[in-house]
Amino acid sequence: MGDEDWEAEIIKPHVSSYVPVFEKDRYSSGANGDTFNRTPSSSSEMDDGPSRRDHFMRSGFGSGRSLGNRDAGESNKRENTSTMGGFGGGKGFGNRGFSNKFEEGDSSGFWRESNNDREDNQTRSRGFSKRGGYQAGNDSEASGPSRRGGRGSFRVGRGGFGLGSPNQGSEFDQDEVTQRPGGLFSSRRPALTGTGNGDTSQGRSGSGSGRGGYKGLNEEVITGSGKNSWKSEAEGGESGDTQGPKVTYIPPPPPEDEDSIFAHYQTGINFDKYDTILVEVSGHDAPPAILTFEEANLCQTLNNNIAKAGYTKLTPVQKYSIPIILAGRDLMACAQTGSGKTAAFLLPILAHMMRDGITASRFKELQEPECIIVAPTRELINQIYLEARKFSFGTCVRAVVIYGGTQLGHSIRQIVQGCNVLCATPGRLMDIIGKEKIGLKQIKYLVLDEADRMLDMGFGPEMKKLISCPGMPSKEQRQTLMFSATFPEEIQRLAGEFLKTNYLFVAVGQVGGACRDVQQSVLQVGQYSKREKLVEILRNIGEERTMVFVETKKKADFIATFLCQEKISTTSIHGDREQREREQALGDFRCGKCPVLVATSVAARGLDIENVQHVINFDLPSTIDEYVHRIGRTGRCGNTGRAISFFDPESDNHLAQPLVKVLSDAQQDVPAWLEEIAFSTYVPGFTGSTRGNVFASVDTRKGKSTLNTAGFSSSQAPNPVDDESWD
Ligand SMILES: Nc1ncnc2c1ncn2[C@@H]1O[C@H](COP(=O)(O)OP(=O)(O)OP(=O)(O)O)[C@@H](O)[C@H]1O
Repeated sequence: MGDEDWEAEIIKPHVSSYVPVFEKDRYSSGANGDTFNRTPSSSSEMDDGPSRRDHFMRSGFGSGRSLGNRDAGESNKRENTSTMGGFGGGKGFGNRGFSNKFEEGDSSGFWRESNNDREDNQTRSRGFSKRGGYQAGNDSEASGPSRRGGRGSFRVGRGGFGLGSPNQGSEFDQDEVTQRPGGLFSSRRPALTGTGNGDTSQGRSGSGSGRGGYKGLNEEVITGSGKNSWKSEAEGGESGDTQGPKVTYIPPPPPEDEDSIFAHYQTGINFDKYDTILVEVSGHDAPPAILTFEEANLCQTLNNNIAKAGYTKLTPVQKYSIPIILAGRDLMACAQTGSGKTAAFLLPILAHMMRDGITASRFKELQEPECIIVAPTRELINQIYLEARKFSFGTCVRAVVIYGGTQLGHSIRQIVQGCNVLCATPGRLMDIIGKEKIGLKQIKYLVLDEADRMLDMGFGPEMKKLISCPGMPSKEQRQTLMFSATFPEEIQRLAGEFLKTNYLFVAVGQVGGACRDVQQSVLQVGQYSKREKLVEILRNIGEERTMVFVETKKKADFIATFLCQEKISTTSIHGDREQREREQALGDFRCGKCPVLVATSVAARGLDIENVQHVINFDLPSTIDEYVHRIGRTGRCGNTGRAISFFDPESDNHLAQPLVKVLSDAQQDVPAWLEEIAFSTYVPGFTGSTRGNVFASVDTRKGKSTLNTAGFSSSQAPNPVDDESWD
């Protein structure tokens, strides 16, 4: 990376991917070797000395108190300049005047950077409520969570935040796309080169939305040719021969020791209650469900792995799906979040592979996997890969994961070593296919996890490309499996293109229904009171792991920064963060180093993190399906969890009706005010019943075309593209 690029980076400050830190001496030694500016502080403007100062600077987080004032920004620049050619820490300095904002000495300064300026003024004038519990000052609340006083107060110095280079945002996407050169993103920025483990930080490509990514509200989305346009790496992306920085991040290899491979968390007290959930199977000649793992008649190695994984009992989706897949049938399965869908498809696929004597062919330039699994986010596909690796442990079946935001060469190296089960995000998959590293002729299993997302307007086109790629066996020749907790009926119809006509449909509980192990509360909180309320809740929560969902990437940074300033150890994950940062953030959250994770919808689906006790919807998502996925990050596998959602009548009324439905179907208290709003915003098609079956909880082939969640499924959302979408 030449000096010119550094210069450009410094001269053109951009919104930081945030991240202050409060832990002393904790920097830049992340798993991958961080690459930030470690210039020692000669003067201690900050009480905590250089390390803390460094963190603040790295994040472009110029606290008025700490860095003082406008000069802080200036000094950042100076210091940054002086370190040019060294580590890449300077990149975040002077982020769009954060320091200037903070010079005003209140936490709200940065907030004015957002599009919600007004909120700040009101929040400040009110100050924090000192009351315990969650109830808002003048906010009405029907079913607030129980109050747990006494555990509040500050949580100082718990090493917050998710590390990484806070300043470099990756191209936003959940899937692919970072740093796609070529004409796609007009505001590409140069990459920061670090040392560390030889990793090179990715440059920031403006805030451009690449293909397959989420795009948040109010975000500077720059696309080359319209919303749905994207260009794959194969078409001149990171690995192509067009200009632009390459993505060089190589994720650290997962631990190889058996204990780590089989590490798992305990099923919860409600695991046995899964047995009472109604299951509906539709389609012809469905094989009977099995009741035990033994009945599945899997090979000994698989059984050993299942035991080592701590699985003793099948979940309902596994009871029904495993025999269906073993029988070679196509399947669309819909089951509540956290109920074991991953194993439901992995185990029978691996069983077949074992039966067929599949062994990984090593070191072939063109690998021909038997199975491809696609999922919409990098973190999720990585998680699925780890599950595949776990269950195939000790077998000759080799699973490989490839996803965007990482070095393409690394993906290729993983593949050429042998690949039977390829776990991939769609963009990277298409690139690798384009590079002829993967042949599709041997594909016997195609799995779409979070299938409704994989088929909606974001990824649908790529999935269609995938199934029409040269060599891809026709749907008659392969087995196609789709899993999700939500399945809007239009998406079900689209899915028909991928599935054999005689596919089976398994619905565990209500399609699109929330997990009953999550205690849901909805609080009426106006946008100006949200931060205050959030802090109040988090102080009451104490150390318990909490995911806070917001609607935009910028807001994720703002809120995370704000919480850190409030001495609540927080990290963030969203698509403007580099992949390395995303993984580090998730790691810090998983291990409890940062018990609060502020996230956009990039983290809404599939992530299985132990001990997430709370989900807070700081902003409600635009669709009820997304709500169901988000709150499903807690209350998993029979464990209980709590979800608190801030409902702003100014912006969330369209969700009132489906929310009432979801709450009542999960046997949660429905606030009277919410019912009133739902009633007053009645949309035709809603049954009016709060306990009846409004979901299209059926196989659409049955013709029962009832509304899905009162007409607000993901693809029917009032404004789906405003959501963090997938284009
Ligand atoms: N039969 C089982 N016994 C014990 N634990 C299980 C069993 N099946 C799955 N699990 C564990 O339950 C957790 C949730 O499983 P998984 O992530 O597959 O859920 P999911 O249904 O895919 O959720 P989501 O809809 O959020 O993607 C995982 O930690 C998994 O290892």
